[in-house]
Amino acid sequence: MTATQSAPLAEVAQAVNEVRVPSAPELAPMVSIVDLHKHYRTAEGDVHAVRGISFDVARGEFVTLLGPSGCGKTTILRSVAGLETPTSGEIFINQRVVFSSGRRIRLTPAQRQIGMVFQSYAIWPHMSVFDNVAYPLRRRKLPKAEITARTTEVLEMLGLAHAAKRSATKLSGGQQQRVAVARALVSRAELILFDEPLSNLDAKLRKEVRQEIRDLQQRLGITVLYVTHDQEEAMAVSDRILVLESGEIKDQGPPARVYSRPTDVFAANFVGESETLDGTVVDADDDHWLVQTGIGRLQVARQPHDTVRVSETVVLTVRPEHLQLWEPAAATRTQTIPGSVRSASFLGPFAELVVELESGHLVTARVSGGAGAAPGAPVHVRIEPHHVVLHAGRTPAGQASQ
Ligand SMILES: Nc1ncnc2c1ncn2[C@@H]1O[C@H](COP(=O)(O)OP(=O)(O)OP(=O)(O)O)[C@@H](O)[C@H]1O
Repeated sequence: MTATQSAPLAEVAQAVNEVRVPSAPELAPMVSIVDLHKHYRTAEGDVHAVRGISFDVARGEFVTLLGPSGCGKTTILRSVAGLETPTSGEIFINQRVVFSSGRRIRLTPAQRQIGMVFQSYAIWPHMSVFDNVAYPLRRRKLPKAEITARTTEVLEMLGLAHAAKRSATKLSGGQQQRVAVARALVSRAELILFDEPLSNLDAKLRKEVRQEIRDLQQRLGITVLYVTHDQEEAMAVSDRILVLESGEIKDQGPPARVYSRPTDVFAANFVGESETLDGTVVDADDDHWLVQTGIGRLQVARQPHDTVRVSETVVLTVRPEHLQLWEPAAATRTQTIPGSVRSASFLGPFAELVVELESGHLVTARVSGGAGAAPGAPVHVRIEPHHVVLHAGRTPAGQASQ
């Protein structure tokens, strides 16, 4: 007989906690989306809004769908919620199939047990803050004492306890959105979907509320699938970002990786800004590619997974903050391109300088303390090889400097 077999239950529980090996359900993703397609039939024809998308969201992960208007973010989110019927594919929540075109399964939104927070706060104007938050529990006909305890708990969590009796419509926009978040939390759903929840708030409040959402998500260990077109918001709150364009995933990864080494030219331009240059690989050594571009020959640091070869066409992207400006006398010979300042805008923490290179190309550099650079001043632009990101192929017409 082992020690745990004879121990009281509380001790067994403690022992189990101490040697806690995640069980299979804990390792399984909270959300799995497999080859999802959505076609809308409209008077103008077929709109293929979601084009074979697959991804997982791990338990306790904060994943953001980021992309421009019309890229399919809301359609994906509404498909997970059960508010939209995909044309084909499968969706699993908590290892349960909630949608399968092949198996003809479609659970209702209520059966999926997820919380949702939308751009419009969806607050009932005739109810108090307390009643708005308590609503999902009353619908489930829970005992009154439990409803009061759970509602009070989330109101306190979101700093709304003092406003519990107030009419919900008498609150500020930020407070109304907190009521919507409280209502999503009160059901203790393990998964919460957010669709552009901060769009109606001013810039300062947006930052405040997004941080509150992130803090709560981390504290409670909730899984979040979040939709926004705001790249700064996505980077600030997410564990992982999926960059979408025209119904397809163009890049996905932690914010810092997506920003510093985007794997796709669209993502490089949508998440932050980039100078984008078409080029041809003309030489290589162990550490670098040498790429001929319209602005001159640039050295690019090789990365372990590069797939290009000499003579192939490539696209280079560089962040504006990685274009260094040197006075001509101080410029070193390698990797510097002569030009002159065309315009300078002082933007507070940094200045943006548009530089006309000898080739005639205009590039934008972002420099701190660059307010002194006057239009017309000669400069040399230097780009460190490890700051250039190389992508195989060519850009779609009109997106790159030739
Ligand atoms: N009910 C509908 N009927 C027809 N077309 C639709 C419908 N809903 C969405 N679409 C189209 O599907 C595409 C994707 O729309 P969706 O709303 O998912 O994009 P989005 O990225 O969330 O955009 P936004 O940020 O503007 O909300 C768009 O071309 C849109 O016009």
